[in-house]
Amino acid sequence: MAVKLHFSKGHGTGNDFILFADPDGSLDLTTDQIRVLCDRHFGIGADGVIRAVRSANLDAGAAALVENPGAEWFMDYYNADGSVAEMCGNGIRVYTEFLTRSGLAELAHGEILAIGTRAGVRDVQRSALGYQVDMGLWSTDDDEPLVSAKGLKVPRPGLSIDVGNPHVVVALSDDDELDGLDLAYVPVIDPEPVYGANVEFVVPGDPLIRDGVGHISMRVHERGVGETLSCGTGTVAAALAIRHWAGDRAPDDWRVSVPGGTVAVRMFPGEDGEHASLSGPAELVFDGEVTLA
Ligand SMILES: N[C@@H](CCC[C@H](N)C(=O)O)C(=O)O
Repeated sequence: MAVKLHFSKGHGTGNDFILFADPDGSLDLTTDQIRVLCDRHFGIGADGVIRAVRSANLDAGAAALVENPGAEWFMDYYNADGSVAEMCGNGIRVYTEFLTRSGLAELAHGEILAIGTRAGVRDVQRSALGYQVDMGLWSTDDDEPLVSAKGLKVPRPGLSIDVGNPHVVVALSDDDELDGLDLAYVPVIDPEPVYGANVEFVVPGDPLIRDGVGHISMRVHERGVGETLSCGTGTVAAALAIRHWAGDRAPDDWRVSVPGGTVAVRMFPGEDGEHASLSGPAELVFDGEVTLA
């Protein structure tokens, strides 16, 4: 049966999404429908699709992840190839803008909106850059996989970091090496992660630290998408990796520049361990209606 979908198109530093409201959890899009929506030639075009569903109306599998009953809304996130992702750092800001602009949620300055994701509940608040998200706990893996990519002369070791979803961060020597990458080709990670990974190529700023803030340039190849103009969880992984490599004197405040703009990452102590926050813009650019076969 054909489905008529009212949607909004939005982005956070050029990482773009199609968002739609399904408060009752009655619209279950197929993988093919998501792929068509995200296709930049045959559809609307986006890096991902976000369904706004009330946590109370989630199916049992996803509901098990919403441990905080205060998270009224769940971010049901799909990559452009139709695969699900646990978390999206840019998407959750755009999702918050979508919820508040549509009147589905309220968020005054200084207040917190808890949002359910497959990685657990994330707290979002308004910030000078747009929105700030508490991205929760993170973890690294001691094994260093080797990453090959078109444009790299030799494979490079990467650092595996989980920030709710999986990342491998690879340090390059300078901007020329970063610009020379051809990310139309999928980077190969050896050994291959079971559930795949997003791969961030990073160049430390020169100087790395200015006025107590660390600076990084980054390009990313996203799992389930390809090269994107930005990846919020990826910028958090990049800042954590560079801080790890830089040692004791590295700061907790970072600015990460991606092709679509700049976001801010900060590490801070939480009650259960160190958390990272991500701040950046969220824009809704148009609304529309599409009929899906
Ligand atoms: N663009 C996102 C990450 C989206 C999910 C990712 N492709 C995955 O599969 O983990 C971000 O801003 O974090």
